[in-house]
Amino acid sequence: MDNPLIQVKGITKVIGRQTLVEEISFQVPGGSILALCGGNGAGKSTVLRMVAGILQPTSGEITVNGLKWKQSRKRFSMQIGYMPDDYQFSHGLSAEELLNFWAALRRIPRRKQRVEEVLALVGLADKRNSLVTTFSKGMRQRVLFAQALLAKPPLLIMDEPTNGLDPFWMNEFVKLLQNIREEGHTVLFSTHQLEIADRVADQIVFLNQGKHVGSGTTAEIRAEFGSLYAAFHHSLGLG
Ligand SMILES: Nc1ncnc2c1ncn2[C@@H]1O[C@H](COP(=O)(O)OP(=O)(O)OP(=O)(O)O)[C@@H](O)[C@H]1O
Repeated sequence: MDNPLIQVKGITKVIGRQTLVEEISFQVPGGSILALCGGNGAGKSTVLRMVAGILQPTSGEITVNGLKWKQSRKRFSMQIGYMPDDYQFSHGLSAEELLNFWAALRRIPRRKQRVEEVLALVGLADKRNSLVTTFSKGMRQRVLFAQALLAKPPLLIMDEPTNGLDPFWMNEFVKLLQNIREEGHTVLFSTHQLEIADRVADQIVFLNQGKHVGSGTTAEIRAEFGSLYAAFHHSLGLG
């Protein structure tokens, strides 16, 4: 693959005596979507945090847009919009205030206008003045999605982005990702919902207990196994 936007080479994370993930490698071409799939505790969040530069690998190497975190932290971080799966909204702020706050921290140009745009993109324009602490899980996910989009980063990293979304918003999310890809952005996301990966990803990496247990393009996987479900079962040694 020529000049992939993300290059992950043999990353391992050890904390104490526990190996969280071991020797994970993959590449993501610019303008495409890769889904990390696996069950609870598979190591998805750990891999995403390492690619986002939040956590450093014990060994192995990560390059994003030709940059390594250690060599250029600021420029590396500017390549990435990160949507966490565990954000605690404790501020007494409205959706608009919170997004304005994040936009100010990141020195987003034409801040007010960009906040308007992302609120509309995630369907929260009419809830802009409501406190985020009163939002449902799915609405909170959409606020987090909006903040990841604020700076229009080349790379979006999203941890379980569809958790809590109802079928309508699941569908909207798929469309949003497709639009984002069309605009040339690259997306790396984790999910345990194979249906979402199947609908939107170009490439899949299956993780289980911290290990890479299978991967391919969605087309290759469908051709070989019939479905993502069959491939996932196969990767777990179940059939
Ligand atoms: N800071 C930490 N210290 C020790 N162990 C950790 C730490 N963070 C994660 N783990 C462990 O690493 C393993 C992988 O966790 P991770 O959160 O990456 O999995 P995941 O695939 O995202 O799971 P889920 O779908 O449940 O969110 C789990 O066994 C978890 O308990």
